[in-house]
Amino acid sequence: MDKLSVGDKAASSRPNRWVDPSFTDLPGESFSLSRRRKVVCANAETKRPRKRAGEAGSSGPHTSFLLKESAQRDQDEPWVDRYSPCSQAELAVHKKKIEEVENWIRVHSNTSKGGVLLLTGPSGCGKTATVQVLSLELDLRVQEWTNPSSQEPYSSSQHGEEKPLLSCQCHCQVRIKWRMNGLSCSSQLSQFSFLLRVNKYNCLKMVGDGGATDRKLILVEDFPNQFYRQPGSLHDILRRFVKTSRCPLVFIVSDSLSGDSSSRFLFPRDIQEELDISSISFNPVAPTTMMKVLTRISTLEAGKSCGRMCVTEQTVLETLCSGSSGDIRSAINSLQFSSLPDTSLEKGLLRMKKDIHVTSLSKAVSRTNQRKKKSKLKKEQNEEQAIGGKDASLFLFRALGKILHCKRGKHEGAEAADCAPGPDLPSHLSHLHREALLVDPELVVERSHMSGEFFSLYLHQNYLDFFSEVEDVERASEYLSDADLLTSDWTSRSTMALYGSSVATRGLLHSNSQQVSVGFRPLHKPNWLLVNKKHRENSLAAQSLFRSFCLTPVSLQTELLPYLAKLTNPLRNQAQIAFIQDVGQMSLRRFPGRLKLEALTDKEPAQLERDSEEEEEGQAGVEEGLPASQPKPTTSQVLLEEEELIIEDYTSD
Ligand SMILES: Nc1ncnc2c1ncn2[C@@H]1O[C@H](COP(=O)(O)OP(=O)(O)OP(=O)(O)O)[C@@H](O)[C@H]1O
Repeated sequence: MDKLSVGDKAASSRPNRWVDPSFTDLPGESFSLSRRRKVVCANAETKRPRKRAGEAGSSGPHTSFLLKESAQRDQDEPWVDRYSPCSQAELAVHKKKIEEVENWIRVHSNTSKGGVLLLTGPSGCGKTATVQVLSLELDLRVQEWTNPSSQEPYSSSQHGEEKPLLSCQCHCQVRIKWRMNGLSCSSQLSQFSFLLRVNKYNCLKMVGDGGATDRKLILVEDFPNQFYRQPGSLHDILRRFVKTSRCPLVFIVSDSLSGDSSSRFLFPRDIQEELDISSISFNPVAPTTMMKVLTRISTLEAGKSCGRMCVTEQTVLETLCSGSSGDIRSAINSLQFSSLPDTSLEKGLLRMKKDIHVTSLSKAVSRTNQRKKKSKLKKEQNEEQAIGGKDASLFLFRALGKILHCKRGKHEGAEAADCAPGPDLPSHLSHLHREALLVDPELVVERSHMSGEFFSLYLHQNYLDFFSEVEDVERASEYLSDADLLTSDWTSRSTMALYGSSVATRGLLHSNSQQVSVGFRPLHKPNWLLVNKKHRENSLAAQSLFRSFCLTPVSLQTELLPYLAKLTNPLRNQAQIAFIQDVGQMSLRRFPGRLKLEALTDKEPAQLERDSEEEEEGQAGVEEGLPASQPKPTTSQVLLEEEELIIEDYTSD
């Protein structure tokens, strides 16, 4: 069979598969007209009254079957797709952000020279939806890269045999042929260099395209794995792209709260500057906007269900909203699940609704009872969030702010455990009375994705700016010391770490007796990290420069080098002399003030912890190969162990 003619047939049946891309030398699945553009169009259709099924029903023989099938499809359709926004007004994104993106796209699609835009922000905050909607409104064709699955090409090249051509799936034949022509062996990376070919061709005009535009926008959300190993290969492609580009290129990189910040890794600041990459950062969807979207969807669905489903209660919507941490996709999905009949989730929700009801009825009951009910409600809500909610991680900056700003007051969710009620405290302890905490310190530490010890280190570095009374500072520093002491013994460290971080966070919160608003304060990374890094570098250098002494790095730096620094004899080489001058003597002149501190940015994840853990491991390796869990010898131990310090070994030229 003539494969080209097969391809033609395929084109007529599935035009988007292979005709729309400007370059036909790529597998259809890697580079496609954006899925979501199709969803937007489908959505537009669903918004029109769905008459067809009904009309067909009156004439066709399989009426009831078709009706059932379409009803089932309707029911199964994810609400995020059904209610995907079609216009700017429908987007749950801040107007200013939409404007920023729109301006950028306008500028870069109207010039012959394209440009590169990087969109960052938490997952599900509407970055992709914004690009889709704006492209639709600005009449741009979105061409989106999706990673080809590695399995298919791999299996075909592995077996080394041509798969039989399937006559019923014409478009597959074309793809198989491509693979046999050698593309099967090409890596995701080489396929990704489509970026460089995309400028060469215009889109083919198809019948039924409705005069679709030639202007296009390239969207990349999926990155070939290779780029995470070698970001340099992405940068090389981009360097070549910006030289020849004719259309705008948009990268979408979602922030990860668990520590790996892909955007900083894939697009470091120097590359952004070199290639003139614009960057726009999205925020999580605001709760009020989210509530509007959820209410609208719930009302529409209730209307469509002809009484089978009722509008979800406001309190339940609020819970879903707060549990989604600004992720609209997660919130809408949770709403859909919660509306499913006969699910355990619904039972959970019903139970919660009942509890909320009970709580609202019990408002007239005594104050103590009320407090109990409130804490019960909070517990229930937390349970609920555990079912439908999103992992509510916090960026380190925000987590630290929650402790340092020390918010207290009367609030439904305020934690009662921390503060004894004022009247119950005897008069001599009245100064220890505090309003209820608005945060749960242990939960904050947990959600920071950082160990308690490191979290305390950050608190230690930054707490001074948030205190106004010196007595408070004294008490806070005592608590920090106590926390340190709790984790000083390595045998019990893993158990005591939680207690240590509780003492540090609660101690700081309680010590800060003057609850004054300090406004914005920049936060800094702990000095300890720099010092630790320097210490590690010095240890490695000392070991390699003075290898012949066979001493541990600690003894080298604290005993031998200070001694050698006192000797006037010329040393063997310049590197040794320079190192001894640097490490072997303490200079008061060299460090007149505090070391320059590194600022902590608002979206910085707990990345540094990993760095320093690696450093610690490295350090442990340096120190006599002890594993990190083992206690390291102190200077005095080393002195005891190595009484015979043989300086005589040293000979000068
Ligand atoms: N009013 C709305 N505004 C934005 N998105 C909406 C709205 N209503 C429904 N949605 C749906 O919510 C989802 C938002 O996800 P989107 O892909 O835009 O997020 P994202 O920020 O790109 O995150 P990710 O990188 O995880 O995909 C889309 O599926 C969109 O159709």
